Amino acid sequence: MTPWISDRKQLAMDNLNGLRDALNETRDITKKRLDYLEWEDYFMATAFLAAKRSKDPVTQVGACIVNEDKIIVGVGYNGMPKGCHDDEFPWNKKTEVDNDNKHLYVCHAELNAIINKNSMNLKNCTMYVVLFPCNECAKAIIQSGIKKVIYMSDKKASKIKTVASKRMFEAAGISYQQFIPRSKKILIDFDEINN
Ligand SMILES: Nc1ccn([C@H]2C[C@H](O)[C@@H](COP(=O)(O)O)O2)c(=O)n1
Ligand SMILES: [Zn+2]
Repeated sequence: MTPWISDRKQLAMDNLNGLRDALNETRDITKKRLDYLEWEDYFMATAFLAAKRSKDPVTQVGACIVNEDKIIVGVGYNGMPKGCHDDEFPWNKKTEVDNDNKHLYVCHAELNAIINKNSMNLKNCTMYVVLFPCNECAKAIIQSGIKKVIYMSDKKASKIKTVASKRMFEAAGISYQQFIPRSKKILIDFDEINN
């Protein structure tokens, strides 16, 4: 690293630590914390954290299913099915060889979250998902009993699969809503507990 970059990095770290100390000094430790994560941010952040497990080089998606008691009952991310090793199956999508396309193999985050459920059923649950579900996942969502989908990105809104998902959700009475985060970024600092 060039010396001036490392100096700037150190300066930024010092500023950050200074800010944290200042905040700690003004914090009233006899009162309830106010900068805690809201439920919704917590669930969407869980979906984003799950997405970090994805090996897909282009799009990492995560999904988190929550029941009516605000308990997380399923989490998943996009990845190869069990037994289909992610070093052996293709991550490519633009290929001459037809069956060398990841889209033939990858299990979507939503499907994995549904399959990974740790409760009897998903009746009236809400799914928090990084990207609007495709038509295949929409079918699984509907059949599973999930009643609400909260998504972050609708960047594939014009694709036929997304249009079909919305058509099915509307017919099946599944509400869907774009997520508006309270905070744009959530920082996880493993060292924080030592301060
Ligand atoms: N709602 C979605 C949409 C997509 N995925 C997965 C499937 C692939 O692994 C990747 C999309 O790849 P791209 O075509 O953007 O290169 O994301 C999902 O899990 N859930
Ligand atoms: Zn899907």
